[in-house]
Amino acid sequence: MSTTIEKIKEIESEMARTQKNKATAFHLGQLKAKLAKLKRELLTPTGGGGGGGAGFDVARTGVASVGFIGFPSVGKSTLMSRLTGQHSEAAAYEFTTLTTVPGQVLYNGAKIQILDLPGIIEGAKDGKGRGRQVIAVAKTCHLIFIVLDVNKPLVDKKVIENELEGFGIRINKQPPNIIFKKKDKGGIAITSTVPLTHIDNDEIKAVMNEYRISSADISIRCDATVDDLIDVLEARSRSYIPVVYALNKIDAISIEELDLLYRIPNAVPISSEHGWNIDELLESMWEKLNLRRVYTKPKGKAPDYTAPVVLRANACTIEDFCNAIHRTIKDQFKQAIVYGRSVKHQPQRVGLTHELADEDIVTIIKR
Ligand SMILES: Nc1nc2c(ncn2[C@@H]2O[C@H](COP(=O)(O)OP(=O)(O)OP(=O)(O)O)[C@@H](O)[C@H]2O)c(=O)[nH]1
Ligand SMILES: [K+]
Ligand SMILES: [Mg+2]
Repeated sequence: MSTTIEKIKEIESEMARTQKNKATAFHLGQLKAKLAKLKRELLTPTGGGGGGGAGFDVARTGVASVGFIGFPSVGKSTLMSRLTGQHSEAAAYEFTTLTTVPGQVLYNGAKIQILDLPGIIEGAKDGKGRGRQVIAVAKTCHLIFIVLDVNKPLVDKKVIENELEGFGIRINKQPPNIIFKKKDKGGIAITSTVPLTHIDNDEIKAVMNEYRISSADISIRCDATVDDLIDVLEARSRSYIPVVYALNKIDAISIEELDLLYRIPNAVPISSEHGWNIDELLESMWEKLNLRRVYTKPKGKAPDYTAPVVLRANACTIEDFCNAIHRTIKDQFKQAIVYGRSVKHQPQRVGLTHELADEDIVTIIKR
């Protein structure tokens, strides 16, 4: 009986051998679905499997958390100390950091938790080193800094992305726009609102077959790939997380080399050791976290700009705002008066479900 990892390797090599064409589409679709199921098996902790963040997870504080992922000795801990003032041991030998080291940065009035993590190596997602525990922690963060050494950034970038991808993390990506509805009968009905250039009905049917789904409505609203379809079926084990590439150690390269680095999307060249360009890194962090600062205005008084209530974009209603201040406020809530970008009229009266924008000003009227 071969292990899950061996089965994965077998399927991967069969896929590599199989040319993609009309005749093999069904078979390839089936293989991809098989692969996704095996990978899920690998990631689901069974007993002492250690697939979760066991031993590596820490208490979460602040409104959002940022995890550091990178090869050993790229300068993650040096960056941690630089950003937060929280000392994390840094040294010239690999695997200096052995567990999660939490710290905090206050930015635009928001408390943001920073998690320095041990280095990972190629094969981490398959259980090499303690990579799986490390990536499991990153999977629960709101943002990942992929820290790269500028001396070999592109090769490392590919490897790290591959590790995260293999663990169900989708970076700088939205969930595929596919509406999937399982049904009791009626067969597989596929509709699409755009021309599909990467996938055909045979492949879709092969995937459904592999997942033993005989009836479903599948509405595809983007030029999806087989992998996108599988991501939708495996939605529970997928995390869509923004990434910033921190290209560290720019003090060790020339200006010409630095120019090239600026062409990498979502990348910020820095020197942790010298504190160079850390402001730009923090700005990128803020932008990617997509947080919303909401200022409270007591009735008849000026807004309090010193201490915003900071909300995440997926939980930014008036109700979330109330809950962030105190659990009982919602019970006495009558209405809210809002100034800012989330409303048409300045001010406007709104209810609990209204979604707030960054820098809105809110007065809560109680019953
Ligand atoms: N030249 C240069 N060296 C740096 C910079 N940042 C870190 N280093 C050096 O790189 C080495 C590794 O730094 P660490 O911060 O321990 O790296 P790490 O990624 O946390 O390493 P692990 O915890 O072992 O995975 C140390 O010798 C640092 O002094 C930088 O911006 N420039
Ligand atoms: K190190
Ligand atoms: Mg470290």
